[in-house]
Amino acid sequence: MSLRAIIYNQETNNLEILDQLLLPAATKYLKLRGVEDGWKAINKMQVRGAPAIAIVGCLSLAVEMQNEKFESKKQLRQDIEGKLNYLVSSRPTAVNMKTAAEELIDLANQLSKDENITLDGMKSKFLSTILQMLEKDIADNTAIGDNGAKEILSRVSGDSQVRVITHCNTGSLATAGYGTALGVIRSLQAMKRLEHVYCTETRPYNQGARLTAYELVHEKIPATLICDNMVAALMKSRNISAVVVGADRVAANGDTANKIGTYQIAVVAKYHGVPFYVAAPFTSIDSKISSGEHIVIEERPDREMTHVGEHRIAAKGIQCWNPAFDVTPASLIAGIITERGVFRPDQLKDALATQQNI
Ligand SMILES: CSC[C@H]1O[C@H](OP(=O)(O)O)[C@H](O)[C@@H]1O
Repeated sequence: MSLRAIIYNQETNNLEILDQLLLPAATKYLKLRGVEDGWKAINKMQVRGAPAIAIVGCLSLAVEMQNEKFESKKQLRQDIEGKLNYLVSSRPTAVNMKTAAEELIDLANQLSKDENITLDGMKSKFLSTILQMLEKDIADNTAIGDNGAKEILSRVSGDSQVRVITHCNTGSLATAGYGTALGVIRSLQAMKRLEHVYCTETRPYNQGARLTAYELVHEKIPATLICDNMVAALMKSRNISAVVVGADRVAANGDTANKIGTYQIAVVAKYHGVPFYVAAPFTSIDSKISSGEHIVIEERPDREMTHVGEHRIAAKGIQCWNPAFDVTPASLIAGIITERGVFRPDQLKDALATQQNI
């Protein structure tokens, strides 16, 4: 059973998240009472990961909405729109919260205009749609996992096992469960075709050392932790089958924003002839932007670089540059692994067009 980053009880209308800032030293769940708690938990990165951000944001709205009385469908629609736009402002790079907000605002507009729908009916339909998002994320991730595992195995001969590098955390702590890139690793393990995983520390928040290593050890998946600056030496000295990472926002041409350090891993992978994959649900693809140059890159506080917890590791007074993400160009990406299959970057536009016509 993989770890649960998010616990929501519909009967009691209770939402809790695992405070990821305390992992792996402490396992502590934090109750979220509404959108303000949700915004703060996302902005502080107590919960993080593009899909998890969207799910927690929307569930925090669901919790608040259940406790409120509304005079009309119009008032409910206005409340929904304002609070979803507020939640989108919690972190700028991952697209999933923005995508979910747009879909839910469209739904609220439709329900508000539908004269056959009562105020209670609108509230109930809206809440059930949010719960469906949670279930869909888990289903999408198992599909991503299996699609990615088959793709990576298609590149090796016979029934040989594979060695994979991954960056940051893309597992159950970044999604509603199973994970995206880590879902591919879970599927390879389930297929008994995974020889070893190498996970990077992922400075400065250390998602790899603190979260991915935690998930891999928890599930007894054979893995080795490496520093971010060891990837090139590892590829030179080991036969790495593939790199698989997550995504915060994929542009329509396949350029991908992901955790800082991803771009340099992709460059090194190209040099060593190692296929580099991005694993992400379609909700992480932003069809509205043509290329990665339009993706806003979040910059985080200097303290996340100069301290580990309360311990200062950098000279006081040094200037810092702390972008939380970088953009990997589509030319370095062998494939984008989604719940609907694996797409080469130049196939993405057609895939998006097909999805929009569904
Ligand atoms: C499936 S998680 C996607 C993505 O989110 C992480 O960023 P953060 O920890 O700052 O929220 C990382 O970039 C993962 O690859």
